[in-house]
Amino acid sequence: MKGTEIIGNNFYFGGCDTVKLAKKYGTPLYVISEDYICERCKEVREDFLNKYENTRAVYAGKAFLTLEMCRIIEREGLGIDVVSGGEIYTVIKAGFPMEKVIFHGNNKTIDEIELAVKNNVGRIVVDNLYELDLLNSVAQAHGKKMKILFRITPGVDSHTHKYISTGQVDSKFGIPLKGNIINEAIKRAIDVSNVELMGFHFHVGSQLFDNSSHIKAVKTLVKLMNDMKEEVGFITKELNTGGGFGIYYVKGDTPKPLNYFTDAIMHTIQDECSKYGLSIPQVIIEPGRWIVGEAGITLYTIGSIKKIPGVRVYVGVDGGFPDNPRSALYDAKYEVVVANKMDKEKNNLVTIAGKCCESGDILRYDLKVPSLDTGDILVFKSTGAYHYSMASNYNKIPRPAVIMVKKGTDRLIVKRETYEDLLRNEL
Ligand SMILES: Cc1ncc(COP(=O)(O)O)c(C=O)c1O
Ligand SMILES: N[C@@H](CCCC[NH3+])C(=O)O
Repeated sequence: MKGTEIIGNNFYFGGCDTVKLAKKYGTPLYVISEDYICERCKEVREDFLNKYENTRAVYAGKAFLTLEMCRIIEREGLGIDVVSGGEIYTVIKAGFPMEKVIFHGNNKTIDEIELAVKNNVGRIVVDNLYELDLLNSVAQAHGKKMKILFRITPGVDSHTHKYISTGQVDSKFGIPLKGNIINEAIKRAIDVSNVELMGFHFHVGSQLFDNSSHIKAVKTLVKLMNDMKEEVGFITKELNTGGGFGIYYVKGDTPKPLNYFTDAIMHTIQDECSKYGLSIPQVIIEPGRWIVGEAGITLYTIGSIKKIPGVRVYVGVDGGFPDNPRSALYDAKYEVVVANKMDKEKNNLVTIAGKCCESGDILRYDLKVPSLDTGDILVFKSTGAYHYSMASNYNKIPRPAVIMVKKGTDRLIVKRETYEDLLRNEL
């Protein structure tokens, strides 16, 4: 993993000794490397934005969104995609340029739409006809004309976990291609006065190592662009191809450089557009996990060590399901090391248990480790995406702090929740 080293017995991340970080900030602790995020953004600029004309990249905020993350993404020159009123509020509070914000969601509420309209969100990705009417009336009430894309369900199965596959025919996301729904939607968008249809969006799924789903979806979408030009006279100006680029979690994962996906997307768009005689639209990508996933680790302290003779050794840590629901939800796997025993041989087999009152709260089965002691610090790698953002207060457990490391320096970006925080809305 990039940005990691071993000095003495200890595991370093982003130039910082993780054992010292655990002592300074307490555990569980989310540690995010700014250097790593910036490197990824640079790759986006060099291998996509600067390589191809008329392109845009937006970071999918659902992966990890804090005020500081918004500020970093702004400095790096990317936009942000948001999926809720809370995410819109976060980008507003961070002072993020709203024209670079894209708003998604399969059931946006009227309040969320109002927030987006009032704050001039750059693009709204309209998921269905109900939303089109709602948005148009809200925009009308505020005297605005909102730029929109239609989210299309491309009918493509992606090779990933069922819960994070989104582009298949049977999906809650987007407008299906079956029937004439999209023709109707386009006609209606052209007819009404307070939206301006710019083009289409699709997202096939997440944590993908193979570009074939993107290629298939692009072919489907360019055909749609051609059909809609012929059938309703609509010229597509923008095509948003979503995110989904996979990262490394454990052995066997085969992540690809960004351009494995983006070159394939761009070449397919160029070829298909020239086949139909269409001009090439602006192309947008929305990577989330790929930007921040490997930029993060989580630190835990070991408490109880329970040996069930002939069965298993359970090692209890001070976090679990509330800070990492992915293990239970998707059976997600992680590489784990003992931060203060990097030099020791791994001769023991243990299972890492979270502290929730839930048998399924197991963070890692059958991990090879050195001999463990209470107080040892465990490092779970690749936890930058969909950990802090999916964290909960189950069992009234406060959410961990988040710190940012950069070239050997560390700073707090989200305070650890307190017990008082847990009760702040209770009457
Ligand atoms: C519309 C949309 N864009 C972007 C993403 C980001 O996905 P990922 O984090 O896999 O890049 C998602 C999530 O799957 C999404 O639904
Ligand atoms: N939460 C999922 C990713 C969802 C992607 C958003 N559509 C995960 O942790 O893998």
